[in-house]
Amino acid sequence: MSKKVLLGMSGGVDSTVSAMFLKEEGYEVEGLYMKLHSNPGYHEIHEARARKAADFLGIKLHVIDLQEIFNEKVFKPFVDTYAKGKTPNPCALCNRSLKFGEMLKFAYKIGADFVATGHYIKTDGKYFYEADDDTKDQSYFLFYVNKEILPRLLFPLGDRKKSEIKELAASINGLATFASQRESSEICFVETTYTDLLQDYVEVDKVGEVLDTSGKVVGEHKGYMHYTIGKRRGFSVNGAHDPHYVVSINPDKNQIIVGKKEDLACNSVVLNNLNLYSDEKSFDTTVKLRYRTKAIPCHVDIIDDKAHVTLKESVFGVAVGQAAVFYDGNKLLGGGWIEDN
Ligand SMILES: Nc1ncnc2c1ncn2[C@@H]1O[C@H](COP(=O)(O)OP(=O)(O)OP(=O)(O)O)[C@@H](O)[C@H]1O
Repeated sequence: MSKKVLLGMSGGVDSTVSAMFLKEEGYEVEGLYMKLHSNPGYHEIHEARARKAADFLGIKLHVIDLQEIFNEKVFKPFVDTYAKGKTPNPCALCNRSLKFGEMLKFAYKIGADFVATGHYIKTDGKYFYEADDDTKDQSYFLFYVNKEILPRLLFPLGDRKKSEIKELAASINGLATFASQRESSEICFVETTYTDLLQDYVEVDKVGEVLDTSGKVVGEHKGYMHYTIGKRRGFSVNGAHDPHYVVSINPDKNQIIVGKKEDLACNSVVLNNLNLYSDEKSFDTTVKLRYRTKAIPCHVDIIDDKAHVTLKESVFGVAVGQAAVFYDGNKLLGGGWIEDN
């Protein structure tokens, strides 16, 4: 009897082609469209696309409304983190709680053995690995997924190239429109800018003081939530000729502190809320402190549920609240969340 898999279908080209591959491999495939955020008009369009794909491929499509859980687990923390002057990572939270949390629960309900998505990542059931297409690799955003569930996950695109997926869809009558659709935005619920979205929940545009690293007021900014660590535009520094960067943010006083590039240099970070795939407590590895940055060699000591990471090269502009993810070559060892120094 063929194995049953529940595939997350977003109506995009990646999950649509994933469905095709899974069917070709002999799986019995059912699709799931999850209503996650509550942006007006979004689900009508995307659910219709998922349905069109499912109909074309002859797959049953389930639809579930997870807006309340999404709001609690992803959206509220997103707003709160910016309000605290930190930089959130909503996709990592969504992957843990929704895409590989709620979706797995739904898979059990319908008797599916596996959950699949169109993410560009690989797994051997024990660890995650970077995708072969390094321009699309999404492993950074999956570092927070529970390790117990890895044996149940399938990623049909992990060893493919995005260009190949688009070409394939374009060559199939009935799927060509999926190949030419606009790519989804980096964060699915942010349609324009994150500050536009935050406006409805918190006071974003509240002019405040810019301080230098000695505490002197040197200029003005648009409201601290407009800035992340390392940003060098959008605020004034009286009489400055060389570039200034945001070095830290004080949300209580609505102040940003700016300095020279060297003031951004960081040689160690502490991580909380760890999610590790290996049991080692003291090890040398590499770490990514942001998406699409190079992995930096480091030493890690796990002490009392925190990771103390000593970087072997200085990093300029480490944002509190972001994910730090450990990689041994292309194998993901897990990671944690960067806390205040
Ligand atoms: N609303 C949703 N419902 C069900 N599954 C989803 C949903 N959003 C994303 N997914 C799953 O997560 C995968 C990765 O999502 P992401 O938003 O990063 O994708 P993408 O590269 O735009 O993929 P796609 O082309 O399939 O939309 C998708 O391929 C799909 O399998």
